[in-house]
Amino acid sequence: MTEGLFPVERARAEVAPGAVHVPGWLSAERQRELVAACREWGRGPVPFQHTVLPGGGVMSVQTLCLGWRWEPYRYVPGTAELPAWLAGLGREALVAAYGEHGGYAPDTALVNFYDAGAGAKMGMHRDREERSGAPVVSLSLGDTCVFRFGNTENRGRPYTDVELVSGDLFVFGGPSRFAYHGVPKVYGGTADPALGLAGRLNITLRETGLS
Ligand SMILES: O=C(O)CCC(=O)C(=O)O
Ligand SMILES: [Fe+2]
Repeated sequence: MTEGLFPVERARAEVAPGAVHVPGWLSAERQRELVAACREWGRGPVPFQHTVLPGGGVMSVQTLCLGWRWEPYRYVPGTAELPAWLAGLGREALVAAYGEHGGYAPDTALVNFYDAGAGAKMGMHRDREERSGAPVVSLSLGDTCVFRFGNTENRGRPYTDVELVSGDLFVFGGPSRFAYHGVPKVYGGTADPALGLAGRLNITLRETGLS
């Protein structure tokens, strides 16, 4: 977001070792294609759902999975396929972030929908149900959010708050692969109306290491 007199610089940044933010990575056309794909996936066989946590809490985010299906706190075989083109986009993302993809073969995609009006957010957590140390590729669409990227020890400081805007790529791998992260805030109404999306979509690609 632009605040006050000084536009905030949106340059590529290594937020922590192995954690790379590439602003504006997806073209407007690719963003529209991804939004359309998310809509299609939402029509079935698995709809977007609020995940219920073992303690009874309900996540404010709505999620669907392609490939392996994440449920707290494990992966189970899913019913929706992860398209080859999306895995290919994941490899392209790693080339953009690291200069090479290292044979990246994501076998699950978590698609999260944040309804900003309903206050959807995500608490600090680690993506740690995967048995592979391969990077997580994160693509953002729609409303701008604050993405909090922390450390591998605890949910608190040190952390860095990054604004993820529609089209941004964020990759975390290497020493940052199992770092805590979360989405404390989504700025409702910030999506480009031309995208035709009210709210925020985030797609993360991962290798589960399962077979
Ligand atoms: O929405 C985001 O940017 C992050 C999502 C996330 O951390 C997750 O799905 O595990
Ligand atoms: Fe996560």
